[in-house]
Amino acid sequence: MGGGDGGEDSVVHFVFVHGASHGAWCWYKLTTLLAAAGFKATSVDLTGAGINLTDSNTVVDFDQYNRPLFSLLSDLPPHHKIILVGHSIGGGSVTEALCKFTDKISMVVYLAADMVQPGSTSSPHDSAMTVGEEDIWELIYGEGADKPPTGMLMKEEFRRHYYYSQSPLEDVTLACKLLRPAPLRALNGADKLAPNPEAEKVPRVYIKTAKDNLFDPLRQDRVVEKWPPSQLYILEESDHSAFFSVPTTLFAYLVRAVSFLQL
Ligand SMILES: CC[C@H]1c2cc3[nH]c4c(c3C)C(=O)[C@H](C(=O)OC)c4c3nc(cc4[nH]c(cc(n2)[C@@H]1C)c(C(C)=O)c4C)[C@@H](C)[C@@H]3CCC(=O)O
Repeated sequence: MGGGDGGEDSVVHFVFVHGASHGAWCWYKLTTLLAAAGFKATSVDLTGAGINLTDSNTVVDFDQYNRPLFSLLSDLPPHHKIILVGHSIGGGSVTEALCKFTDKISMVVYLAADMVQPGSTSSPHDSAMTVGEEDIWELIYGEGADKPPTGMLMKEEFRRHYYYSQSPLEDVTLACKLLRPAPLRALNGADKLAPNPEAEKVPRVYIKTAKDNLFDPLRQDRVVEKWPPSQLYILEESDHSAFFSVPTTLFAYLVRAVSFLQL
């Protein structure tokens, strides 16, 4: 199913979108596994993330934040469709891309992610953050202390517990060097989409992370109940960052999910 012999267009192509503060880098295990199995796998840095050169404190709207993903999708050759995978708040970017580039996407996958139906609003009880009020976040005031905060970054001492409790220590060490502040103002624009019946026709997969200390599995259940996906998988041993904690199981689930597509 991976590497086709019918030319570039027949290859199953995964595109990965990171969550807050992360970058294309966090998908290194998955993109390696998929490429070795003959799939095409691309991961993108949203504006102000990873090695994107923009200062995240200057990113003010959600479209600006998502622009690198939109560019990638609009540059795809005609008839080339991708499987779009989003992690955590990156699910909001995936839904936005799904609505804008519906004909470029054959499946969307939400990994421990924000998955809100276009046209509905996320209630704080269902999918928005619960840990937001705790003192685990450092706020960044990029426009001065007298102005509203522009960025948000989890304090280093909480990262192992909330992001990476089941992940290898060397990945935690590397991630701590690479995380960047999340653009608060841009993320406020997530999930503000008009109803979109065409986008709803695209098969949707949810992958739940059962040992997640950040996005509580019960809250993930409510996200799934509110907008039921066509396939649901559960990563029993995963923390919030399945790409580090259970990459091979995640890889297997992705391959199984796409096997149901008529390509
Ligand atoms: C509270 C400010 C801003 C926001 C920031 C933010 N959201 C997440 C992080 C940060 C800094 C994370 O680190 C985490 C993540 O992406 O990990 C990789 C975040 C999540 N956000 C979720 C849902 C969610 N967040 C917001 C809004 C915001 N996030 C603020 C604007 C919404 C909306 C649209 O209101 C939603 C649906 C989860 C998927 C994860 C986990 C966080 C949690 O469960 O507490």
